[in-house]
Amino acid sequence: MLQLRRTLALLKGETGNQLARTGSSLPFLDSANNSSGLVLQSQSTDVYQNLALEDWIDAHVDLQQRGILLLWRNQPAVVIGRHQNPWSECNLPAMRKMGIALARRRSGGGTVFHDHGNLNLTFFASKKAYDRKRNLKVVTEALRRLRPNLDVRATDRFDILLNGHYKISGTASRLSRKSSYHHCTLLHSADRSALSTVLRPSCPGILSNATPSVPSPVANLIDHAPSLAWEELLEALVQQYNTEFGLSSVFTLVDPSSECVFPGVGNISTELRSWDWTFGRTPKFRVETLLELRDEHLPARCSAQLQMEVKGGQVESCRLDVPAGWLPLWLSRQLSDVLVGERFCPHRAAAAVTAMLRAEKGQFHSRLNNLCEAVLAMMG
Ligand SMILES: Nc1ncnc2c1ncn2[C@@H]1O[C@H](COP(=O)(O)OC(=O)CCCC[C@@H]2CCSS2)[C@@H](O)[C@H]1O
Repeated sequence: MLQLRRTLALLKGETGNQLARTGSSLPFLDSANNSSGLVLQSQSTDVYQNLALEDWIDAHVDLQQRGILLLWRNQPAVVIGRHQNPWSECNLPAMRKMGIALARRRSGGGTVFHDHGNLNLTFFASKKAYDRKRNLKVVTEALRRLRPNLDVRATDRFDILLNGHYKISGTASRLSRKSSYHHCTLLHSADRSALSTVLRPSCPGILSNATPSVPSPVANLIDHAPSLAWEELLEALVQQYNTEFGLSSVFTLVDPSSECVFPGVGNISTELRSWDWTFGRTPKFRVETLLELRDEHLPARCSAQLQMEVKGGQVESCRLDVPAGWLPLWLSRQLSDVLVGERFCPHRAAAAVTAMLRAEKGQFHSRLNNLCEAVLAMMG
């Protein structure tokens, strides 16, 4: 209870005296005083809860006189930018198999992989005080102080590179009318093999105006500083944040699923978790690809041309050009018609074509089945 009251008070920026009146005594300063600061560490490793917490703070905390640094880690997840296409950015079948979550964040930019070996830092500030260079300086200076031999530098696109070549941190940000947040990753000991498995397209032939990611060779800090422990890293980052901004921040653990501290945060994470947000918000796209057709009785290879338009995650139009000798035109048209209006999602599309497949009992059943399988596999 005391912890709850303490967190609420910190977020509201109450003064030390006010806190004293509530029975708690904390070594923190008034929010009106420019030396007040707050460092929060999330107790959750759920990517949707943590992204929801970011949104909640951005929307509800007065950031005009204060900065907040939020530190968080996630269970394995792929996080795409607001204007990205998940089917072209990540390997959805592999992610399903590996139990890796997909999340769309509200900030722009490219796709990154998170796991327990990746730290996320969110710098909240007023729009006026928004300064990504300075925030990244906190990270590079902390690393230099910990390991003076590490060659870590921020680039013009706000990545942090190790030895001038390996990316250890990527940046994205969101500016609102009065507030801002800049968040970045920091690769300490992430699973690089999982990272490269999942950051590949699911679906060939996607054409769209969605933001493409900028792939780079990546490295983990522990590959170059094997003894660098988490606690040491976190402590150095907090210390450097205070030094850079002249603060003496209070450090507090927060639970982003707490409705008492963050009223309404559950609704935000429910929205972030939904299909409509993660997939449905994908900018309109086209798919133009060849589908290989199989028939065990026909040795010659054959292919169909697929053209599809997807808007809001739903198939808006579909055209399948299948050689007439392989499948009658009316059957491929029927398949296209069934897919229109469905989600661009193999499970939903599979359910939609089942009835049609059941009805087709004739000689073309097996070929229609193969065509359906090829279309579903293309959806990732
Ligand atoms: N965790 C992590 N850290 C650094 N670089 C990564 C990571 N995962 C993948 N990558 C590399 O970056 C590119 C994409 O680079 P690109 O520049 O396109 O995108 C980014 O960097 C976005 C960073 C978003 C940070 C947010 C902070 C909290 S929620 S997510 C990818 O193809 C990989 O090569």
